Amino acid sequence: MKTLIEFKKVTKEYKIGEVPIKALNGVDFSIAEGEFVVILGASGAGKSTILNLLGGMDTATSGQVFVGDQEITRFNEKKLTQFRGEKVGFVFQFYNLIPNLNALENVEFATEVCKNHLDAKEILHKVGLQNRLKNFPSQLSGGEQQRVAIARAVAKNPLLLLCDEPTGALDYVTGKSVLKLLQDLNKETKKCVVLVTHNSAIAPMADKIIKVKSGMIESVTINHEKQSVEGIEW
Ligand SMILES: Nc1ncnc2c1ncn2[C@@H]1O[C@H](COP(=O)(O)OP(=O)(O)OP(=O)(O)O)[C@@H](O)[C@H]1O
Repeated sequence: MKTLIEFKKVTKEYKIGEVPIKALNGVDFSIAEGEFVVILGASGAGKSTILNLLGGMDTATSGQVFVGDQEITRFNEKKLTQFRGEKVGFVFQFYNLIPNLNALENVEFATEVCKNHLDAKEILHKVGLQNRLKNFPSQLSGGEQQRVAIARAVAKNPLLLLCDEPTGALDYVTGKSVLKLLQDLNKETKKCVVLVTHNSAIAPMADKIIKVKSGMIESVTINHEKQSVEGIEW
């Protein structure tokens, strides 16, 4: 399979006052097109930093990040903004929906800047919210809000879908159904999904598991016996 993402010797340093914090310390890995990847690690390991660099929300201190045929570490502000807007779909722990827009408007608002976006209503149908189009976030459960957030990310028709602890605020059953939705979308659309979590129990649902420890890659495992979320218990 063709490589979609490559990190080469990536470092990220944050400076708080005089003390530098090395959030990433020489990170190398690659991800192929269509892969479902789980990034695992303890709190503070550097998982979100990897996701933020990959999504163009932050910039590396050194090293190279390639997405598709482009080196995004060479992008200026303007190109990074364009990349974030068009190429990356984000799903966060706390949904981050716009409170005064209904479900349909939340999705449409995000797709406005995307040239090749998909139909907002169709995607909301796909995530099971066809009867909730006119509901505002406050009128939806956590699981439903996360489905809107996933629809919003997918409707952009991005190159990749980045999910940072997408089930962190959900109960077990709802979280599981959100993971199943992500797994189904990955299978159906062949879009690459990169999911950050501290929950190692969900690793069997991935094609590839990247373990991060103290800003470094501890291991990269190809999972030859990928499981459906329904078959995983934790
Ligand atoms: N903007 C920032 N400014 C300063 N330090 C930061 C910043 N973002 C992250 N860090 C530090 O970098 C390290 C890695 O953080 P990161 O958020 O990537 O970890 P994580 O594995 O995602 O953790 P968690 O699971 O708790 O979210 C931590 O020590 C963190 O405090």
